[in-house]
Amino acid sequence: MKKQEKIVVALGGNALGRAPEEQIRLVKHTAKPIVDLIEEGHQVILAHGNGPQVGMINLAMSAANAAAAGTPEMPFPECGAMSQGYIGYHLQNAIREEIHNRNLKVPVATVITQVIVDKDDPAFLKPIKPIGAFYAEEEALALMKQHDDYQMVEDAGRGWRRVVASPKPVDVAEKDTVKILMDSGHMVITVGGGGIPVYRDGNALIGIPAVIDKDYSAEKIAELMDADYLIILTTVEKVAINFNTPNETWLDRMTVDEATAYIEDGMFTPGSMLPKVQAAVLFAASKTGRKSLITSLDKAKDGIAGLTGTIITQA
Ligand SMILES: Nc1ncnc2c1ncn2[C@@H]1O[C@H](COP(=O)(O)OP(=O)(O)O)[C@@H](O)[C@H]1O
Ligand SMILES: NC(=O)OP(=O)(O)O
Repeated sequence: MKKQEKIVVALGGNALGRAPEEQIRLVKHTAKPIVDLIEEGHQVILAHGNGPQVGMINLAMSAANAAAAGTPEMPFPECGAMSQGYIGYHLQNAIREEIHNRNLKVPVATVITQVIVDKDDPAFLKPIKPIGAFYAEEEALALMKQHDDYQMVEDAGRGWRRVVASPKPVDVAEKDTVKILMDSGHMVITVGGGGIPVYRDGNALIGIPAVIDKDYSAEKIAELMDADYLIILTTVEKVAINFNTPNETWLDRMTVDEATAYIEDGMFTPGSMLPKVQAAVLFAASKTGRKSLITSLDKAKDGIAGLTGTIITQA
């Protein structure tokens, strides 16, 4: 029998979609590789992104739109919490249904999760995390005029997007809850959208406007739960060096040292592949025996079986 492992899976945007009906349809597909792992007896923790969703929620409840609708403006931490509830609701339902379809008995729970950040993190001075929809340049310029607090940039040839601050996760406030649920046999959905960014003020946790990268928060919860395996599911089957150039080479594996050298050589795009490789390296380097895998949602089953994807190990 295969060794049963503690696995943290991080889901990218393609696992979720952009509108409620699309999300309900896509998460049915997303649930399958997750439940494959549960069926094999692994303990699974699920993290997910929220870039498009948190942007959508925040825009709908922005100062300008809220004033027109006569509703209150919604601060970013609250928008993050709403995105965790909205995405967790759909994921939890789809996974529950797939578990029932296979006659398994594993309860599923979504934990509204706060992630502690350093309020002096220099990331607050330089917004880099793309969120929300993609816009044409003229639309982006019009949005920046309408919303004083908007900064927008061109995102890797795909259109213009709003950028917000993205501090690094320091700790997970609900880690004990996640552990108790996991140890009692639950499949837990946590650190959704990287977690709601908060800082400590005495005994209080205070929300702070930002969006944490879910790849870093998935890595953080994986370390805190003493996981064996971090699996980052995205749109590409493998990681490439010299991506999108004539010398493009898709990698089956990287050691921590090799990946670190590629990072230093600027091989991975910030805001897309770079955080994934950095998270994968951090986890693989954190303890002997830990490994990370980056592959696509569609190839998840083969990747987990060791047939594809890019695996990152200590040596
Ligand atoms: N070196 C690279 N190797 C593979 N893909 C890369 C690389 N650099 C950038 N990418 C791009 O990164 C994308 C995945 O990042 P992103 O779309 O932000 O992921 P997700 O939303 O799944 O978290 C891929 O679809 C690919 O276009
Ligand atoms: N919070 C976050 O990392 O979201 P995306 O994965 O959608 O960018």
